Amino acid sequence: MKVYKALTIAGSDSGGGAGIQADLKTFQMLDVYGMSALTAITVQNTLGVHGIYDIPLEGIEKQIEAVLSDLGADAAKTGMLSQPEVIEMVAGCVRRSGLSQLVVDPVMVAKGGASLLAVSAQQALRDKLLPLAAVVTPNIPEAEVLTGLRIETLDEMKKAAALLVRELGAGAAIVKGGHRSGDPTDVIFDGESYHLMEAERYETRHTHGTGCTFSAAICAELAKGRTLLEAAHTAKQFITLAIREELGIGQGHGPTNHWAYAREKAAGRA
Ligand SMILES: Nc1ncnc2c1ncn2[C@@H]1O[C@H](COP(=O)(O)OP(=O)(O)O)[C@@H](O)[C@H]1O
Ligand SMILES: Cc1ncc(COP(=O)(O)O)c(N)n1
Repeated sequence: MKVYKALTIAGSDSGGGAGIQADLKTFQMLDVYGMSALTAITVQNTLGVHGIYDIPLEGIEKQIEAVLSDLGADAAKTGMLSQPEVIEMVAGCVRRSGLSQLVVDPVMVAKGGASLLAVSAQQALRDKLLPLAAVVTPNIPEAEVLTGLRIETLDEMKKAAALLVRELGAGAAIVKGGHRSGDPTDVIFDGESYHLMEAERYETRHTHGTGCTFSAAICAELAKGRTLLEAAHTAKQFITLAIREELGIGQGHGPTNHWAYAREKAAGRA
């Protein structure tokens, strides 16, 4: 049996709903072997981020090199990168390793409002990492920062997705609609055409880690050799079920249910 491998370069969420923990759970549930390079330790639970401890740059780089030089990765994703020098170093590692299946989730702010990326790092993200991305997956506020556009309508989401590809150099872009009112439709631009991914909106406060989980699912599917559109559609199903089957734990914004997709699939419903 071939073992597919995915690497996440992201921050730790002690609460287990977002960051590295969400990524590894998602990889596992999609039958992909998960590996991680930790960029920062957040002191976090469903009530918010209570502290951030950045990992020294050298320590992050050594984790990436240790994983890639021995195990190798079929795909990788980035999440919380925290500082501009981390972005530059990660871009260098990706270029040197020739890794082509890179999912960039441009994490900037946690749902509770804590900043997970220095403002001084936004430029590095745009200039250094986006051109290396097979796909970038911003939510609407992140897409606004990266493109400088104001985004409210589906048409504006399409414009932003096209700009991320045509002007900023990403291979493809998925602008996520979770932050709009109404149905959480996501817009994909793959360099040639637009695709809409529609789903029902569930009224719940348990959406902690939705972006991390969604991008990790794309990464896992790309690692298995799926096309971008196939990977995106599986990821959309994965996150929609994870939100629908909420666990209801924690006093604040709780995690999603990383088991839901596999259970529905085993029952022949996904
Ligand atoms: N309440 C919800 N019901 C159903 N899908 C949602 C809901 N909120 C977000 N999503 C979906 O979850 C995924 C992550 O989106 P979003 O929450 O916008 O990302 P982020 O966590 O980066 O802010 C997207 O596919 C989005 O459409
Ligand atoms: C370590 C870490 N990374 C990322 C997020 C963003 O979470 P979300 O997916 O809800 O935007 C987070 N809260 N913590």
